[in-house]
Amino acid sequence: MYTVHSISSLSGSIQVPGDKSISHRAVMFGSIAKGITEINGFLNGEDCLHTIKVFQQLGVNIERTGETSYKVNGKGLYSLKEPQDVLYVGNSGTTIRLTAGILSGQPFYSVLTGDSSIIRRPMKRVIEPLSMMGAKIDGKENGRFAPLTIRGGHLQGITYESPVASAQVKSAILLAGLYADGKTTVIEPYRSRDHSERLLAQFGAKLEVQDDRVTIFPKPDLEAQLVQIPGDFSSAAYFIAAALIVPNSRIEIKNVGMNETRIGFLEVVKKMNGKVEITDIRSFGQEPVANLIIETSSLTGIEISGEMIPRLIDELPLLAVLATQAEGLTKVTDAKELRVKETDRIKTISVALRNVGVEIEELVDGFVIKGKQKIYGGQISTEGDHRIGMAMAIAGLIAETPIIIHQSEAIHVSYPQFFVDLNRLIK
Ligand SMILES: O=C(O)C1=C[C@@H](OP(=O)(O)O)[C@@H](O)[C@H](O)C1
Ligand SMILES: C=C(OP(=O)(O)O)C(=O)O
Repeated sequence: MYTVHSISSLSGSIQVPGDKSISHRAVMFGSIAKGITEINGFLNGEDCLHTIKVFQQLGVNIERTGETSYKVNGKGLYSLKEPQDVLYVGNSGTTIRLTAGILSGQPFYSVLTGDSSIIRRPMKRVIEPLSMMGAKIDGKENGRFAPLTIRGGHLQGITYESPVASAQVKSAILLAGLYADGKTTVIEPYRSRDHSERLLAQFGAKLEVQDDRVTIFPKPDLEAQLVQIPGDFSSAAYFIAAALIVPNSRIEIKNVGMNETRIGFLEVVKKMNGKVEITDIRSFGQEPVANLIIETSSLTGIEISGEMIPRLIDELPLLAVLATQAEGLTKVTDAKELRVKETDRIKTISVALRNVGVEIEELVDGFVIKGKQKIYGGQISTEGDHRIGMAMAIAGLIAETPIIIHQSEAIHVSYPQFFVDLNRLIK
């Protein structure tokens, strides 16, 4: 449980921890590359620590060399060993789906499962294409859910038109494509985050990226790399929102990942009249980073849908909080993917906001909020969803009475130091 009180201003400078998506991928790609991959700026959140454990169980030597540094001793695409036990991914959708792609290319038997949230999230979206490639892969309820059983082996390249814009589906297929005969192409309705494409290219994979599709060609081996991970934009988003809505605030966030497939929230905030200055744009390997300066702003409502949704999918619960402080209507549609995340995020954020006195209309594929509204405060539960916990903590900073967050430990999944960093900005 954690109690958040309202505050009068935010100031100072912080750095958010490493990007979760890239941290997972650095460990996975390093594990199947040849040589020693050095990772700096790794996110020591529970999800990414599960990825490390899974690849250790698959026989990879992974060593912590500093606070956020690891060495992964990869021995090549075919060096993984049959695990002695079930592979447990905890709460991490990225771990289970991407690892399923890699395991589809391995000539052995493995079982992937996770916590009570993971075993309710849809897995057919990866089982279907990986089966088409030749993997023997199945799951509970006719392949709909984990636990997944995988007997991998020789794969054929496919061209797959994914019904959802999902980086996890795309990445699982591309990783299996490394083990396939011939090329593998994934076509998406909208472009999802492209960290896999960028990092695979850095590891020496042969890829072709077009507007709506990515093609990967099989390769004898990937080469180990030095991976410098930028700060996670999705984590930075909580402080961006906080500085916009808490009076008399001005903060700086350093080394934030600025990959355009990830920063839809920043574009939306700017359209809402949010004052955000982007400085010192540079690169960490294949990924752009920058520093951000954010000031208290008078926000206006916004309507978002379509191609924007995958670029801010994880920030939508936070956008709901922001919308309560924006003048006029905010409407989100085309976001039914929110219903199959750690929780049904349309429902969880609606329940949490109503508990603290906010009116929100739930849509099948989004929500509508009329601003500005007072946030009265009260008790909420994260329902085990880290993003709901952090979004509601930001609401607590401007609530009339404290917001008491139950199951706040869920936040450790992506940001164990969240409250430490937040408290640093409170003067
Ligand atoms: O590939 C990734 O690292 C992720 C992709 C997204 O999920 P989907 O692929 O299910 O959209 C996102 O919500 C998740 O937090 C991380
Ligand atoms: C959806 C998320 O992660 P995952 O799918 O990896 O569990 C998230 O971090 O918001």
